[in-house]
Amino acid sequence: MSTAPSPRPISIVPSVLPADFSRLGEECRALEDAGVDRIQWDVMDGCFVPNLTFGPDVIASCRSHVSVPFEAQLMVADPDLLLEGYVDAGCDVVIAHAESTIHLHRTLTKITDLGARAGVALNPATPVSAVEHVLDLVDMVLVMTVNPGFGGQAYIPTMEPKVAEVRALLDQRGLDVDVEVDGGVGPDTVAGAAAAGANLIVAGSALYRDPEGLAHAVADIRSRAEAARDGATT
Ligand SMILES: O=C(CO)[C@@H](O)[C@H](O)COP(=O)(O)O
Ligand SMILES: [Fe+2]
Repeated sequence: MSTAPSPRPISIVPSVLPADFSRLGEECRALEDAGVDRIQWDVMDGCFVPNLTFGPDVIASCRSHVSVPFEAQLMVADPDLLLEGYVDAGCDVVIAHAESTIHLHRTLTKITDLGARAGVALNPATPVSAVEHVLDLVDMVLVMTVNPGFGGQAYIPTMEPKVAEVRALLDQRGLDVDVEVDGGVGPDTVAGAAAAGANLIVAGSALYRDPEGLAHAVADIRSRAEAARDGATT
């Protein structure tokens, strides 16, 4: 008798974009106390996306405040120049956008050579075929559910078939790789993403706007994701 594979754990990954930037260390601690599994730094360069955010020094200054892993989502035009800085800043996972580098395989290999785990991100317009050749190099595939650049945008539900396509391809190849969704994810949208196969759930504004606070928001989104995942697999 064969046993069903155990369900992939759901991780809640806050984006700190809605946090108070004048006290980021304390904001990271509040997220850790609220039960998040890791923290995402949305790194934007004003070129790949029309917004500008965190340099490595800002992230490094927060590293000692918490012990949860940090991931850096590099929304930058030339990620190779910056990889070392973000790994040295304490980012355990570094995510490169497939659209940002013409040598994606080389970029991801550099991340792992530097000692970090690699992730690859897909903009809404980018097909899954763009990352098929690098799936064996990464720990996670990030399916963007908004066009990157800003927090607080509306979730794009037509990304759910893409999440399912990535999950199916990984399973077909027997790869132990997580699937992350990011953008407009909250209590009302997480079920669709989790049912499609996402298990790393990035949430920014949905966490901060919960009137019952961060811990409630984290638990609520987690339980909705787990219910949808379990409903999809039974
Ligand atoms: O990467 C991005 C945007 O580019 C995201 O991380 C968002 O910043 C998440 O924020 P919400 O959509 O959850 O507010
Ligand atoms: Fe993000």
